[in-house]
Amino acid sequence: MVYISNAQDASKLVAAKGGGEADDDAAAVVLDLWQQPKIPAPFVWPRADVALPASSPPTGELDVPVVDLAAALRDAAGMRRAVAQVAAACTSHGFFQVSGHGVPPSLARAALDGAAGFFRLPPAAKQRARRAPGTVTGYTAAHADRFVSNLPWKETLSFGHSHANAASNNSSVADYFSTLGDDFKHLGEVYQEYCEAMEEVTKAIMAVLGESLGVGGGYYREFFEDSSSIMRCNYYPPCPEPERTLGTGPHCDPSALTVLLQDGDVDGLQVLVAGAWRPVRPLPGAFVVNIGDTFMALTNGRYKSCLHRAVVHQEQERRSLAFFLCPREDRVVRPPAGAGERRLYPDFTWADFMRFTQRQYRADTRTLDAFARWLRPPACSGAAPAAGPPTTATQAATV
Ligand SMILES: C=C1C[C@]23C[C@H]1CC[C@H]2[C@]1(C)CCC[C@@](C)(C(=O)O)[C@H]1[C@@H]3C(=O)O
Ligand SMILES: O=C(O)CCC(=O)C(=O)O
Ligand SMILES: [Fe+2]
Repeated sequence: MVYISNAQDASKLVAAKGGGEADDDAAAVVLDLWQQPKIPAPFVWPRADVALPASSPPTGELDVPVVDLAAALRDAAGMRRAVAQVAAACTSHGFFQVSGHGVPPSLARAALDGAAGFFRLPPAAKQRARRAPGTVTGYTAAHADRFVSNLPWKETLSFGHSHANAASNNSSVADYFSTLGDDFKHLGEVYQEYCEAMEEVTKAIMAVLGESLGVGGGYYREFFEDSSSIMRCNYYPPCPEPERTLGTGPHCDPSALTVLLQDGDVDGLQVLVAGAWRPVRPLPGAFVVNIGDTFMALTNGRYKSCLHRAVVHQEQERRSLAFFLCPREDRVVRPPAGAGERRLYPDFTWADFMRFTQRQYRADTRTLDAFARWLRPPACSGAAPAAGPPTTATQAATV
């Protein structure tokens, strides 16, 4: 997979549209391509990614446990039940749902409506938030500013939320939206409040995870106390040929923990379990939570960062809000002593891992292993040391 490092490569998308003037705005090209009755070649994914594995029996929705966070923090019995639920989930498919999270339904609704309003804006307005190359921040349509094939059928808006200690008057999200102009000010207020609520939810989840791993409720809460998280709004438009493309391709989240809010009852999230893609039905009022690569490394592989994807629909649009909890950028990701003699992953910082996914490697089903090889190239038997970071056969470094 070759990254396209600037809009000039959007001309490859124009080729898919059948010629015409190269447009230096990949997003505008994508939004135009999406009006066609058949999906253009760059959006067609390999059958292996899209089709249900033929061998998998029809297994239906994944039954993920619903963890009551309020009960877990209220009494020992509630914590015991939560610990048992997350331990079972995180040592298998890595997914569970949380209730008793304390997020007002009105705030969740406002955040979803805010995303709906943003993605309905005219292309020129959305382009004011265009993603800065090499970063995760900003608006993209199908990541057409980065990739030229296996394009996801989605638009995204991503921004950071640095959770300095509680004493500081953190306004990182509101500040970001204020740079986009006065008409985005309200969005900034909604997402500043939403991200702060997400931080509180992740603190409660980290307390349960710490207890379940035997390091105590405070261990991970302290580790993530000054987190540098990412908020991502996903918009999946209706698609004329949903069976040939994907909204988000098969991947594990490189971050530590994901708290996902699905909009209404439009399903889309699927988790790979025992060779079958299992839908996770949106539970009204609950958030879907999954372990990411960074937390899997923190537990030396004991808790699993699992493969998941998002499918799209012919008639229905879908939105989801993903809050990716990430450690402070310079904090070293290393499992606690006693987490297993043989280390599965080298020490790393989130800053390095994040840069790897934004500049070197498209996050997919093997990101953490590719990153570990990039950090520690396998010793070559007498061959000259590899010049620069190795890349996988299917990916080339950013040009
Ligand atoms: C660190 C990150 C990179 C991605 C956003 C966060 C966590 C999830 C990653 C992603 C969604 C995994 C699938 C591929 C990806 C390119 C996407 O479809 O958006 C990934 C995100 C990204 O690199 O922007
Ligand atoms: O939209 C979804 O349901 C999943 C999105 C996702 O996995 C992601 O953005 O990392
Ligand atoms: Fe994900």
